[in-house]
Amino acid sequence: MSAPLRLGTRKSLMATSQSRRVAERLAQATGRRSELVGITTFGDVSRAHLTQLGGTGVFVSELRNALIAGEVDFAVHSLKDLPTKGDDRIVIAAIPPRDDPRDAFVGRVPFSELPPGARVGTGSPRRIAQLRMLRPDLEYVPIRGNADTRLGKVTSGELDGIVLAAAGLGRIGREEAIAQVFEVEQVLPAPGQGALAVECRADRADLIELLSAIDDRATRDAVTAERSVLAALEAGCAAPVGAHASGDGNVLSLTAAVVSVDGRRSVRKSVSGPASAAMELGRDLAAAMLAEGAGTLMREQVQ
Ligand SMILES: NCc1[nH]cc(CCC(=O)O)c1CC(=O)O
Repeated sequence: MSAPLRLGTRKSLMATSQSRRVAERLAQATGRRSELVGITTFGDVSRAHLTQLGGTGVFVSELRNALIAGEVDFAVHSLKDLPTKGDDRIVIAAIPPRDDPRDAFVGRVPFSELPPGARVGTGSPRRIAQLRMLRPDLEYVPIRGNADTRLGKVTSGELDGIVLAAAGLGRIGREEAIAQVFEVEQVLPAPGQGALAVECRADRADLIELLSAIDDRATRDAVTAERSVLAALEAGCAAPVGAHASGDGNVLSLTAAVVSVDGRRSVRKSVSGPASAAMELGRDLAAAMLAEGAGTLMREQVQ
């Protein structure tokens, strides 16, 4: 029997539970076992507000360094945390089937029933902008920290609610805390939300072949289109950009939006096309959005 593969993961509960699930899926599909190797990333230790951390990929670079150094064989990331710019030495060898891509509200009452002035915590400009569009009468409070810390602010009464990814809540076993799930038409998720990326070194042909057993074509097409919008807008993970694609394997439907932080203006567009041209679909949609002023809206955000 061959030695277990070393799976690099962040150490949070969310990260280890999603990494464990990937390991199980891989074992089921190929018979190969993996052991988790916990790695601390800059995003986990920095006290700075996430949107102020320099650039994207704060959760990613240490895992990639461990891959390049040969300390781990493969790594699992939340796909939405991956910068759109890749690293030549690394490939996304698999994208497993996506979990729920939607955002969810945790509170004592549903988001739609909150009284005016209620305090809602989220650190994401994308969420704040879209939530303001739905409920301009609420107060949005920037927060960060892991999901447990955030959930604690609702339990303690410091906040009336918080907004998190439904997939993340599911992975930490806190799905029951959800008081309302936002349909993608209401709050467009972050590109890649709910999906995972399994990375390994580009020179490990053996592993690339093995990991392909847990790749899901439909998810890969959808997130390719979503991330292509983000790349073409030259936006990072902190930009108020939402994108969601879904399809039947042949035709892909993609919607993307850029929303001003005050929630008053947005550029939103949808398109359908062949799943085989996912990248071009996203790029062309972004070009159409830029032509309608999406760039100006994003720059206002940066200040
Ligand atoms: N930026 C942090 C992050 N990265 C991935 C998830 C959730 C799981 C996912 O979207 O796959 C979260 C937390 C959140 O947005 O609530």
